[in-house]
Amino acid sequence: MIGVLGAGAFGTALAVCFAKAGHSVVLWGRDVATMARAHDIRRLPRLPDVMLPASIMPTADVGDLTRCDVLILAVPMQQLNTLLSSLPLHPRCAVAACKGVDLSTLRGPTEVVAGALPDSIPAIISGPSFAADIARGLPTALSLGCADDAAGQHLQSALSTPTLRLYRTTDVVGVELGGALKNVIAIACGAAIGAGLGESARAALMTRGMAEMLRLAPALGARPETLMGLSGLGDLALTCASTQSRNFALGLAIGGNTPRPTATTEGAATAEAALRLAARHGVEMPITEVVAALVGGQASVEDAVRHLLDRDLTEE
Ligand SMILES: NC(=O)C1=CN([C@@H]2O[C@H](COP(=O)(O)OP(=O)(O)OC[C@H]3O[C@@H](n4cnc5c(N)ncnc54)[C@H](OP(=O)(O)O)[C@@H]3O)[C@@H](O)[C@H]2O)C=CC1
Ligand SMILES: O=C(CO)COP(=O)(O)O
Repeated sequence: MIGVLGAGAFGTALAVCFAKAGHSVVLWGRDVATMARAHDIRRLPRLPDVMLPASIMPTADVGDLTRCDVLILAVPMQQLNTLLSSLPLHPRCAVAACKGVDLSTLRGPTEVVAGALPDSIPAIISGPSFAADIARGLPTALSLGCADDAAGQHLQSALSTPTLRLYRTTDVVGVELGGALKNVIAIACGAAIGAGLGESARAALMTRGMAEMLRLAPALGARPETLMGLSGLGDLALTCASTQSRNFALGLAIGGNTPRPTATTEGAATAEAALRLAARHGVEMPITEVVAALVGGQASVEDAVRHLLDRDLTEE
């Protein structure tokens, strides 16, 4: 039985995908009234167009998860540690589905999981996938990172479905950072498009953003080829080019000077965390710097453009 913690858009989508593939799924959300209502109306507010199959059990009682040997953790990254430290659970495997870096510790999702659930095998899934696409059963491919390759093989076959194809790697850090850092670049691309800077500027930001990802992630132990896979390049391509992305939408609002959306946007905190990691490892990340300044309101788009274009000319 699979347990999903977090009944937001992604947790709900994954639960629906697993249920359609024949699994029994316990879907846990923190709000008692919302989960009780989901029991009756078979819908959840963050993915309102999607019906919950009968094999999903929506619940707000953590005790219902004790029978699950695999837990999927689908809450925003900055909430993961708080959530896990209050959980009396010991699943065999705990698979994070969050994209980010914990700001207070600069740890990635699996390190947070390992700290809070020391008896569980930590893993991460990440890659190009909008929740709505997964829930509708559209074809999707994701990276599954697990340092324990035997457990990774088990998870790969347990969690792949006829529409969700998982590719396995032991490069957990690469999978985590690919998914986290692409959100920062998506904000930059959104800001460029929102400010009317054009498609060429977007392509430049995506490419030079990828260069930043390829500098920071290997400094932290990732393999460059992981960053060139689903959880790096693949997700960068999706998120930087679609208004469905909440990170891109935040950038659009910043660039277009319109009200900022309130939805979950992992890239804002990740920009800050990435800069701290970059400083620690002596890595240059100029696009990430301007994104942090734009999000924090310390720079305008004009300042950001000037900052990026005035840098010393260099080799590619
Ligand atoms: N949406 C997508 O297309 C994709 C999302 N992801 C990743 O999945 C993660 C979750 O995002 P997503 O589901 O989209 O976000 P949503 O904003 O849709 O949902 C977040 C959910 O987390 C719950 N939550 C927040 N804090 C806590 C907490 N402390 N304890 C328990 N539950 C909590 C919220 O509960 P409440 O409703 O009560 O506030 C909400 O149900 C992110 O890291 C995101 O990057 C990855 C791939 C695709
Ligand atoms: O990570 C995602 C797609 O892979 C979802 O992107 P947003 O969080 O920007 O909506």
